[in-house]
Amino acid sequence: MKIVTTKTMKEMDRIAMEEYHIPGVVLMEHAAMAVKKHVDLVADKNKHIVILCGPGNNGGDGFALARLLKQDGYEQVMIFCNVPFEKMSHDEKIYAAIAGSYHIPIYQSEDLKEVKKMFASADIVIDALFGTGLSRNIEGFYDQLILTLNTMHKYVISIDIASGINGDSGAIMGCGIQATKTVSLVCYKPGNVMYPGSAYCGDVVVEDIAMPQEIIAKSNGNEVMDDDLIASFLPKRQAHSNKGSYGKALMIGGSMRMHGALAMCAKAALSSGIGTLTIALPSSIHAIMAGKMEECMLLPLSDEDGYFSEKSAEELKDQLDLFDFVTIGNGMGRGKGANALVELVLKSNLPCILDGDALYLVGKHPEWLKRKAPTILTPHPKEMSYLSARKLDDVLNDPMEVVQTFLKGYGNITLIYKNEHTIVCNKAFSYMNLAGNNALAKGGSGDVLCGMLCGLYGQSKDALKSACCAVYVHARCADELIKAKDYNAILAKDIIEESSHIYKELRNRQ
Ligand SMILES: NC(=O)C1=CN([C@@H]2O[C@H](COP(=O)(O)OP(=O)(O)OC[C@H]3O[C@@H](n4cnc5c(N)ncnc54)[C@H](O)[C@@H]3O)[C@@H](O)[C@H]2O)[C@@H](O)CC1
Ligand SMILES: Nc1ncnc2c1ncn2[C@@H]1O[C@H](COP(=O)(O)OP(=O)(O)O)[C@@H](O)[C@H]1O
Ligand SMILES: [K+]
Repeated sequence: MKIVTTKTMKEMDRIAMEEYHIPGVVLMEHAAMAVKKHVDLVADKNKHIVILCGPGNNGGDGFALARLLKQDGYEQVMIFCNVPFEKMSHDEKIYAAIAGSYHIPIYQSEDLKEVKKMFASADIVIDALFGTGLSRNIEGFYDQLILTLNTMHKYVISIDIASGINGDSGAIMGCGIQATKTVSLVCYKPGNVMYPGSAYCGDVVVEDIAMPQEIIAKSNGNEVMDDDLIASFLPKRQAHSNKGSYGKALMIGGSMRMHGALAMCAKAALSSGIGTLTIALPSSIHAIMAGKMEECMLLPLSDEDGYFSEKSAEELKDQLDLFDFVTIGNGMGRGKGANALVELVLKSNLPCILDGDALYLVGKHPEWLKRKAPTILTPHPKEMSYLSARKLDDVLNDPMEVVQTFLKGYGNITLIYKNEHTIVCNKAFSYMNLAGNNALAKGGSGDVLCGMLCGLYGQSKDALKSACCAVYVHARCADELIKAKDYNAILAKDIIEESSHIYKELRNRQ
């Protein structure tokens, strides 16, 4: 399953119509059939269904749905449409004419009291006002209509995307319909899975509209992570192997204030299959970590006030060659010592995973990222803002644009943009994770993710696949944990424990 931008979706529609000679009304008919399935799930034939139709093909889907419902014996179907016939899209006109022939009532009004009455009588409201063609903020009567509907807490099914939501960014364009469910056509659109749009779209289901599979396969878009995809990415463990087969990792991080971040990262790496793990840490936390960690080696470096001192990079320099790759950043702080270590690591030829404070530090020296070795960055929105030197609002409003523009400037970078729906991408491929929940919105869960990534990268040495596996398994753990525990009570360490079950489940699919 893919997530495609509205531009790509329009291009797919064009190819279907012009190159595959599928008339637009055929696609529209299938769109209506797909939505009807979801009406059938919740409505009896005597329920009162109000379909709001706008000026474009989204409205056309609404008119087509009205015919199908009527045809199937739904007794109380009505359309609300304030668009004059001559201003409708070409295919919408066809279905509007058909709806007229079926004597489906088409109601038109700009009187809010009347509209409120109409909504009050509805059991289900279908939102076919705007789809991927929304091009400007919603104002005037549509704004009033939407706000009125939202106050009435009706069961609302949006077609393609909740009207008012920007299909590409999820931003609210003036106002947005609060849908119970959204039937997204052919693919997900970024706007129906990304906040705040996701909160308006309700439960999102993707339905086929007889779009040729070839067109979908060739389209540009984020692949959505699922069990089968991630099982195929999960590194295999061979009978004839030894610890050297699964990666020699150097993990650099920690400070007197934040040794927990490092410990969780290390534990997650160990539980995610790393061959050997050596932790470079400020000497002041050596004893603490030695008490916590048994399966890894410790490499204390010189310390100043509980943080790495500037000398620590010099001490580590000659030892870097002993390792296959480095993970750096967790709990290390942003001082001069940490800065020197990030510089040392990025100027080496080793593959490198950067997390936490290392992302902040490299944001001040983006030239360090111009390197050939694989580099995996794991920013949350604020860290993405440091890295890209863009405003936090820009990142939040259109992360895909910010991330892709950022990647263009560098070579071998894989980026994990962490958020409610995390994106994993490099210049050529892009994946989105829709699993997970707000139990992960707690200090420490990012450290666990970084550790999982370390363990998986060590095994496969494939940046993109290991990043996808780490993100997905991490999120699936949270989804599994909330079945038995409350969101409040799930701790980062629980994710590490749960990961064993999720790895096993995915491995059984291999
Ligand atoms: N052949 C196709 O292109 C298909 C399209 N489909 C449906 O068509 C939708 C896309 O259709 P369209 O491209 O016609 O776009 P929309 O139906 O989303 O609306 C476009 C129309 O809305 C107007 N508009 C945009 N923003 C507005 C605003 N803020 N206030 C008032 N008017 C505004 C535009 O001027 C244009 O007339 C999809 O979301 C999907 O539901 C499906 O029927 C499948 C096939
Ligand atoms: N509301 C949420 N829903 C799903 N996942 C979330 C949510 N909030 C945070 N996460 C996930 O939790 C992790 C938090 O990482 P980060 O912010 O780096 O935490 P930390 O500072 O503890 O390391 C990321 O993987 C992120 O995708
Ligand atoms: K809609």
